[in-house]
Amino acid sequence: MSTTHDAPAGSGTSAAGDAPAVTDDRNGMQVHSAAGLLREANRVGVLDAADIHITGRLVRMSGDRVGEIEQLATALAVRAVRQGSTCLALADIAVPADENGEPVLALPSTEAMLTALRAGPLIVGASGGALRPLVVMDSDDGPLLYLRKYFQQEQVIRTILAERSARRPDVDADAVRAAVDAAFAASPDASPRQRLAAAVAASRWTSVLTGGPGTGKTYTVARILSVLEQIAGGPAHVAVCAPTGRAVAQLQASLDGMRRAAASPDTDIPDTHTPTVHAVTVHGLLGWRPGSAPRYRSGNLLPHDVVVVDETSMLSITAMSHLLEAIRPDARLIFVGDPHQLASVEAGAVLADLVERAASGSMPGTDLADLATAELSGPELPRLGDGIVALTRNYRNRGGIADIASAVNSGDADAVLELLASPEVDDVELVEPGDPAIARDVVAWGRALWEAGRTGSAVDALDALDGHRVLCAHREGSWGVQGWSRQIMEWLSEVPGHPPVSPDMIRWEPGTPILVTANDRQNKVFNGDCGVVIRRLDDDGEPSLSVAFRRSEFSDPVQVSPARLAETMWAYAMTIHRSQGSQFGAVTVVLPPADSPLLTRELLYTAITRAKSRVRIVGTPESLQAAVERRVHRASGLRSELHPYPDAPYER
Ligand SMILES: Nc1ncnc2c1ncn2[C@@H]1O[C@H](COP(=O)(O)OP(=O)(O)OP(=O)(O)O)[C@@H](O)[C@H]1O
Repeated sequence: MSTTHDAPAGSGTSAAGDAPAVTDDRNGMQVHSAAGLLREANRVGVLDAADIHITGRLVRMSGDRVGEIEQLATALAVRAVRQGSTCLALADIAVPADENGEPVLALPSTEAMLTALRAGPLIVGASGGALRPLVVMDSDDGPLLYLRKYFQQEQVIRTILAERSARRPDVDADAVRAAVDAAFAASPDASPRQRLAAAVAASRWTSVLTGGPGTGKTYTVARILSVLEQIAGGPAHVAVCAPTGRAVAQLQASLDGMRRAAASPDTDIPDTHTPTVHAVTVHGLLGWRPGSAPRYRSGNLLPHDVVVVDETSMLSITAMSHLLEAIRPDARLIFVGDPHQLASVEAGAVLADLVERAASGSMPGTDLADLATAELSGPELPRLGDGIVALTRNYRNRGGIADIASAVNSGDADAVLELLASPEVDDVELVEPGDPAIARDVVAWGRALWEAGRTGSAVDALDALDGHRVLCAHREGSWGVQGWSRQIMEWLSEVPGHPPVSPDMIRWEPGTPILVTANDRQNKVFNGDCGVVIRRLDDDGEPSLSVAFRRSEFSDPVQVSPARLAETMWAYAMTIHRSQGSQFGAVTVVLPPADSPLLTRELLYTAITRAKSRVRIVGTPESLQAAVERRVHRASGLRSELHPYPDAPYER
């Protein structure tokens, strides 16, 4: 007899936290007190209520007269931060187009805005006081307008990274080489780039290890830690952290699992090179609670010799600046992540900025020359001088997925379409929404889930769950999670013998896929975790239900009673944002229409690379092309040199 429960909390509602930084500029709010340009920008949906209210506060605090153009630029700078940028590029302000393709708002020219700002009280200070909440700087991308807080955070990042890269750890090149050889002795399949990354991390205070899913980043981190221990002549004090609780749990499980797998009697060579580490969140490491300053900061530095930051692409500029301030200048800092993925939901895309910024020009140095030149092509060599190594060999999937992901990254829509049409690519396809194969595969997935859930094997049920996932760009609407979940439930309800499922009357049943929507430390499940309901016998031999969650490919599943899970929703489909950090056997990616502002290269790349073996893209060639060609645009001053304007000082 199956036990039934109430529907999971939050089912059928949109979950907080999976919205990207760029969602809906309008926020549906008209501010009637706004006047002139601000009012018009609000009316046509360029500014939302919060942009106008924050601008109003800054203007009132200045106590001086602030001109209309200056106010508009300020509100656009507030909007830019809301959309994930750290500043407003005055020469590149995006304004939506009307149905005739004309911009809905005529903006003043860049020059007019710059002139107004440079003469105005928000930058040069008011007559009654020195409060200057804005900063304007010249850059390769033209003038950049900052809210002072974000400028200061960028300055912290710029200054500390420059100081750290101006010095090198005092290590002997031969000792590094010997340590790298020892760390990879049991890794006959190690790519030269993995070895190079380990050597670079040992020879620089800051290094950046990038690569797509399955390129062996975590594997390499384990070996880097071993190299550092060897050259230090003893255990180093290591901190391993990640921006979210879920990323921490996955990283921990992955490192523990690698250790256990390598230590198993089935393997020939025991692994002595995966140190035992306890991963924490960046907030936890810094002792940083919401609304207060971090406990560890300049003046009270973290004690660690080595700090590894995983999933750095999800790190906001604020978190990055706090982290850098807290790290000893003589501690090694290793950033790990995939810069092509969707960035933090807050302001900043720091990993992408670090990778994309102009190379400092410093060459790798003779110590690494032989390791480097065998592998890297011209433009990558100077990047190596900045400690950046990209892993390119995929240990999880090969073939079309990796090729198409790479064509997406290079923005080559024609190449993507050509690859899709090529008979050699049989693991990625583009289909129309009505293609019968979609329902066939989703039903096969739901059936496998249901059958495995009833047998009570957590591993089988999780294998079934991870076998396929439908991913959408939007949460709501017929193209979104809501519409597709409803559709999938309808399909499953028609399967003979399958319990009826619908968003209106759904029950906990074996095989039901569950998405956790908030961190739950007590049960060790995190926002974004997916689990599946399974039938099992409780301690008294009575049948009951539990929800099984997988931590990693190596570790035992976690099981939690449904009654103890508070914040969940159904996982028949999920947003691409939420799927970040997970991989599934096959993935069905639902593209919204070509004009959806969510449809971007980063979104498509993230979705495609969630698949280990097969990707079906549901959409049209036009929507695919739009996705490849539209980049998430996050303005930042970290990618180029900044120069102050002589009449617009930025120091307080
Ligand atoms: N040199 C290697 N030799 C053998 N196996 C390897 C090697 N490098 C990586 N692997 C294996 O490849 C798989 C993927 O590696 P890993 O988890 O380190 O990738 P990743 O880049 O961290 O992926 P993700 O970003 O998805 O976490 C793991 O099973 C790992 O053990």
